[in-house]
Amino acid sequence: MIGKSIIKLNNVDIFQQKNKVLSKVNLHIDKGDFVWLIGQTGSGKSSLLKVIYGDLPLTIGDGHACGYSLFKLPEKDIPFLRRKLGIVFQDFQLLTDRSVEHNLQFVMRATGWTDPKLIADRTLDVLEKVGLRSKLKKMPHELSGGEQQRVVIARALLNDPEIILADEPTGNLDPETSEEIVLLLKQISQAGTAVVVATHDYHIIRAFPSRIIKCEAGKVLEDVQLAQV
Ligand SMILES: Nc1ncnc2c1ncn2[C@@H]1O[C@H](COP(=O)(O)OP(=O)(O)OP(=O)(O)O)[C@@H](O)[C@H]1O
Repeated sequence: MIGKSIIKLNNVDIFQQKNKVLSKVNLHIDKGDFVWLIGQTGSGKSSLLKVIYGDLPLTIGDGHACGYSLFKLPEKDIPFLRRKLGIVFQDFQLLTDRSVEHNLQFVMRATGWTDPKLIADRTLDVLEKVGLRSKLKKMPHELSGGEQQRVVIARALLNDPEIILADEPTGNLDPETSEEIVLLLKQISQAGTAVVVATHDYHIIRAFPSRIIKCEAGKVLEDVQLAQV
């Protein structure tokens, strides 16, 4: 890793199939940063996040995420990169047929955890962090939208990631619940995990001023001023 950068992209071109979506992207994100990622529909926000988590290949330019070189990242390294990244989407994507506890433990077993005591302790630990320790045994449908999104954030924290990438994490939530989720993500960043949140919600950006990155006209603008939003 270079210095304390968690993400570093230099002159990266980003493609969806053969179409160039973003060109000459330069981006750096450091430990504990909280960054808003904005831009119109189709401007390339999700594509940018996908390059960072290894879902779109980086074939032009140079990039690093969590100590991994993204340039032609071998397929076998992708699961290891993903353990250092927590990913949170708009639709909660919890497994609906099992409890909160078993949702979390499913992911832990899939990522190499075997010791039952450590698994049980970590489950409680991440639920504590998101304020949902008492919901351990609940099924997803017994939780509110905001609570389900908190479980998704707890799941993203399981492997103690260096960064959380959140793509429209409040897209399905009411304004008050959205603010609670953003506050939680802010607290996570203050504890040292970088957080990137892609959003269309300008109200929430104004409520929680922070660094802003914008996808616009095929470019990524770093450090946009709130007044320009
Ligand atoms: N799987 C795909 N195959 C081909 N083109 C795609 C694919 N996904 C996205 N695109 C195209 O790439 C461009 C960027 O899309 P992307 O989803 O990154 O934008 P976005 O800013 O995240 O949009 P939104 O705010 O609507 O989520 C768009 O023109 C889109 O149509």
